[in-house]
Amino acid sequence: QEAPVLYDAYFGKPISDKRNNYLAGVANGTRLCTVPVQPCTKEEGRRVDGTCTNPKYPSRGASMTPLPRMLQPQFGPGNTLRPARDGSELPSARYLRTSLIADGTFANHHFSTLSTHFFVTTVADNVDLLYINRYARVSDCCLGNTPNRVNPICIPIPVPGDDPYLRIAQIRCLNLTRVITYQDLGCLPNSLPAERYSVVTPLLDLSTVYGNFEARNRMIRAYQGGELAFRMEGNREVPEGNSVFCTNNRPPEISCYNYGDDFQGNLLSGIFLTSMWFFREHNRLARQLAKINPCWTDEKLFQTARQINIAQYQYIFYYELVSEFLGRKNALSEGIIYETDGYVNDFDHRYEPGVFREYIIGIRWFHNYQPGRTDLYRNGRYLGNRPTPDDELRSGILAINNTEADLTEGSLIQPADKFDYVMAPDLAERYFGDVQLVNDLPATDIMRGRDAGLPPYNHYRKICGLKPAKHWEDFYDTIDKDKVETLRRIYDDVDDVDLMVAVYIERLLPDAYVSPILYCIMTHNLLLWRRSDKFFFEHGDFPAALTIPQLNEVRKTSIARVLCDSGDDVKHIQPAAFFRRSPWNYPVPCGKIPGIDLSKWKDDHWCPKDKE
Ligand code: HEM
Repeated sequence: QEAPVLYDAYFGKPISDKRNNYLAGVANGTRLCTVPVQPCTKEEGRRVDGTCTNPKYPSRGASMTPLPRMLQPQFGPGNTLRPARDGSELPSARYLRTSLIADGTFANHHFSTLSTHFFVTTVADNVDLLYINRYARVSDCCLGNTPNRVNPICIPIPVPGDDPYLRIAQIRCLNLTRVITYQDLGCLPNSLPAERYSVVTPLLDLSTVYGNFEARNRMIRAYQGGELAFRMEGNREVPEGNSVFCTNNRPPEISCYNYGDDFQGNLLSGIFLTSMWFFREHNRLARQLAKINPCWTDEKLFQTARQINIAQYQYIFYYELVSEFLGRKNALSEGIIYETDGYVNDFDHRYEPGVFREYIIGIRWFHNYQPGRTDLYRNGRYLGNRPTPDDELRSGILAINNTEADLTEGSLIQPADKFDYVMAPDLAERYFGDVQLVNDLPATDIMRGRDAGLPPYNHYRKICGLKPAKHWEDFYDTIDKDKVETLRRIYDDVDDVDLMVAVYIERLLPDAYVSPILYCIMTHNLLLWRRSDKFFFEHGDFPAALTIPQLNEVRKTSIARVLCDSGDDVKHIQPAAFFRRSPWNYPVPCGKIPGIDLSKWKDDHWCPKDKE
């Protein structure tokens, strides 16, 4: 193997002598601030570490890639939070939240909870949430019930004295710390804008299952039959179970699964369920391929099973989920999805792989449709529910009392929460469960926009084809009058309004399930992913691409098929499983759900064992 070239993690260029000298003065500077890239080759497929996703920018797409931005950041002096136009502090995010978004639960008429499980798994696949460890258990940001203004990593949320819930407990401060930046690790000086550091590949590449680094990937492979290492837990095929991250497991829960990314993979029940399904899918695909191609090596089986698995995951995300959120017709006209039985060669080497900072903040809006309780069902009978935040970092529950199967059936029957201005109380008041007395997820979402230095809503209106507002009434085109009145009372200036506040309160588009500003942000990001990723499943212009017959097999599958094949004890399912059961979407036996015919991968030529 050729020696890797060291790229600067932040700047994305081969490291210069000057920069090398700078990093020599930083503790672990080379390890933390550079990305080693093996030279890209024409023949290869997608790498686990995300390098060469776009050979023009070989380090982009790797772990530690900075998140691109739709607009330049705006911070206060020294990368502090953006002040209001008059220089004062922006209004309390808790006050904004309780004034604009209520606590409660209404059922979504369309989507099932399965859709929330899948969606949140794509988040864990794209960015790390390691920064929550800065405040989830211990922090000094609210010592003495008072916001700490001295510690620069603290961004506590002040709670007004007349808060509708917290006045009774007299809580005046919500814990929160800033995300981890290149500056924190010493990779960048504070004179440059604070940029977030994430160790997860910012791609749709199932990194929760396969990992973000080759070394980690090697640890979780079986090196036999192309499989990922597995064991049987009762009759369930699962990864090894000795990861250390399940700090919320309670006896007798002992398993904590060795997913490729075992922090992200064990984070929430939606994530550890979905990761489990795609983990099993990998091994099922590898076994089927081995039957069809008995002479294939472990490596060939592994890489092909992984390629098919990621292809079906991307297909399901684009064609079954986000195109429904954006409206199918819209998604088609934007070039997010296509009606074709050919390739869609929209790879464009000018786009750098990554995930927009605005996307990863903006889609926090979907917290709104996340139920705060997760239902368990067995054979159509409701068994009860589990508070969703209590299952964070707690995948040990899956092995106990048939819980994986019961949660899986529950996800098909339970409605997601309605898209509205009402937030499930478990997320609105206690998102770390019993680990902290109180937290407010939409308030945190608003603060994360400020933490990221996102410019105000008005600036995004401009790039998203809406007129920037000069007067409060100018917001009426996207926000109801009563909510604009509330904004007017809380903010001093139309240019102070936070993007994330607008994402939460804009009206939904008539032909989509998202608001205009979120539609614009999601569209930008979904196009970026397609165009910057040479290996996107619909691309045909590289040697390792799927063939046209193979691609059209991938287009036959669905989340329903994945659950039938790799869910725990799924025998009947509604064909559009991200949607609730209904007369048009009635459960059918799994045998009736179409899937991928792997015979299209039969290979009469490639047989190295024969050659040996
Ligand atoms: C539809 C399902 C969900 C979606 C789309 C979603 C989306 C997101 C996104 C995009 C982030 C930001 C990630 C980052 O910047 O690193 C985030 C953070 C977070 N989410 Fe969710 N989420 C979902 C479900 C949940 C659930 C069930 C919980 C459980 C309480 C939860 C709790 C959190 C927490 C605690 C954070 C970090 C808060 C912080 O910034 O400090 N999310 N979520």
